[in-house]
Amino acid sequence: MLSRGKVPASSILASAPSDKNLDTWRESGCRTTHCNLEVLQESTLVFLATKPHVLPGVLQEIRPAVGPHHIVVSLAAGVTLQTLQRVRFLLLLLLLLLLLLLLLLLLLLLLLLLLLPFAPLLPAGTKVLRLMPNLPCVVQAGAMVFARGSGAGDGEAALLKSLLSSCGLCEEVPESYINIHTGLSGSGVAYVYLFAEALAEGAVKMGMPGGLASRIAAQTLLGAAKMMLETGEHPAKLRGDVCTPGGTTIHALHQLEKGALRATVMNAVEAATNRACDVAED
Ligand SMILES: NC(=O)C1=CN([C@@H]2O[C@H](COP(=O)(O)OP(=O)(O)OC[C@H]3O[C@@H](n4cnc5c(N)ncnc54)[C@H](O)[C@@H]3O)[C@@H](O)[C@H]2O)C=CC1
Ligand SMILES: O=C(O)[C@@H]1CCC=N1
Repeated sequence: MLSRGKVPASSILASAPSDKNLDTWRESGCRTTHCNLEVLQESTLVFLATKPHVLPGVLQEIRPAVGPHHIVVSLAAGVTLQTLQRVRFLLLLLLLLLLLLLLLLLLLLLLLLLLLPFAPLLPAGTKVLRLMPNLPCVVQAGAMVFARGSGAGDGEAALLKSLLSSCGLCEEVPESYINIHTGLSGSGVAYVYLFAEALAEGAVKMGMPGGLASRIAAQTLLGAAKMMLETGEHPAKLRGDVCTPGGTTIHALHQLEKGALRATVMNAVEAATNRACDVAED
């Protein structure tokens, strides 16, 4: 967003507990702080980009400062809009204990418990959106999807899409697709790097220098991806176009099929998607 000039650096305030991760922001001309509340006081659009297990604590911390003018965007893998808008399980357990101790107030607390699942971790009505980016956002070639919470409207969705389109492809999707996107693309980038590494190592094994092999592997992935996007063809069709009968490619593809590449990659997407579903429970 900064490199595309969508947002001036001076309007960005980044917060983290230590200086370690703030240097990059300072070098880009952004302001930094160690106080999350200060970000809420100074900004209307707030990105929450902590690890998922850190997020509930951050939400508790900023909750008092969140107002109707804020747009809160969570990037945390697996953390659902429902979780963002609900009290923590621990709090629920404490209230259950209280319930046992205060038998006399049984009726009153029962009523409270009935209401609690709907009590938000963020203030009710907060404009909250859930975003799943991927690493190539840093080179403006990301693939992002987002879903809006009940308080966010067309204006907030349009703002987010407009800002993030400078970082790559950005689509609004039903929330149920977000964990799938994590398995396909958020984590998927790592599978592609693994494949690129294997391609290059194959070439090194056959005698090509490593640096050249890596560059050619990367350009091969880039070109293949570009053709898929620009032609709109199914990858199976493009793969067929490369295969000469009795030629080199079909011999190589036979080896990949013997190694169950497709089933293995499908299993990887499934494993990451399932993990995204579980991560919020940790
Ligand atoms: N790395 C990736 O490719 C992707 C990551 N994500 C999600 O983005 C989030 C961040 O992931 P990474 O950037 O990889 O992690 P990271 O560890 O590089 O960044 C986390 C940041 O949170 C900050 N932080 C920690 N505690 C904090 C607190 N109490 N208050 C404010 N800031 C705090 C840290 O200083 C750090 O800058 C995760 O939830 C992850 O699921 C989503 C898609 C892709
Ligand atoms: O591995 C993770 O949990 C994060 C989410 C997607 C990419 N990295």
